[in-house]
Amino acid sequence: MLKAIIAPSMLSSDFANLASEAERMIECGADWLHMDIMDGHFVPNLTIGAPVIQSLRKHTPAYLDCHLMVTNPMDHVEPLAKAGASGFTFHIEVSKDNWQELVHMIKSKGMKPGVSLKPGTPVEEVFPLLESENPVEMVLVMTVEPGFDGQKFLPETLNKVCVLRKKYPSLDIEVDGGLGLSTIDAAASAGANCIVAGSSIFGSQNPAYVISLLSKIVTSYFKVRVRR
Ligand SMILES: O=C(CO)[C@H](O)[C@H](O)COP(=O)(O)O
Ligand SMILES: [Fe+2]
Repeated sequence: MLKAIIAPSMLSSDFANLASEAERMIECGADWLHMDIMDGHFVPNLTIGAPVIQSLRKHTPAYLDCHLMVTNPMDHVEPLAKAGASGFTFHIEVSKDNWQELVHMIKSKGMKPGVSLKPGTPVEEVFPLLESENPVEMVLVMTVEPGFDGQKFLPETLNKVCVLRKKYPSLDIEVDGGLGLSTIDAAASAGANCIVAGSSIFGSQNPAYVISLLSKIVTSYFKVRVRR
């Protein structure tokens, strides 16, 4: 059964008060906390890593949805598992040769494995990872170029969501970048059920309202698709 998941991106939070920001988001109804891990190499921005996840884990039992925008995801599996990460989503662009080993390691450490695609990466590149004997459990379709929050949503990326939803009706499909009340209909109707949103939630005077509306809209499209 598909579930609507709303995951505020903590990249848009006040990093100096990460624990209280995380608590605030959970109180506002967030399902997951999305943690953007950037190495300054795969993307031109540098954020956090396992030490910060470890510190945050001491303050919250929440699902920590880690999005690895790094050149060497393998190096982060063990440290992030020890730190208390819940989901580990790597990018296919840097994992073409070792995704099988990566997925195996991520699962063996008790994390949920996901694969992400940049806007220019064809969706077919993740089919083998979904059809393998040891498949990934989520696909994260980037709806902006990875690296920064607050960017403009790229609607053409939703073709990939449509293709994935048609082929894999019960797959967790996450979208990330430029999602908010003005773009959620497009993403949800294409078939996304996990919604990452940074600036639209943290920039709102009423984040609980935004989270609950995003969730309601995603759920409403589950019913539309069943009727089609
Ligand atoms: O992965 C990301 C950027 O690479 C972030 O998760 C994303 O940009 C969220 O921020 P916003 O909703 O403001 O676009
Ligand atoms: Fe992200």
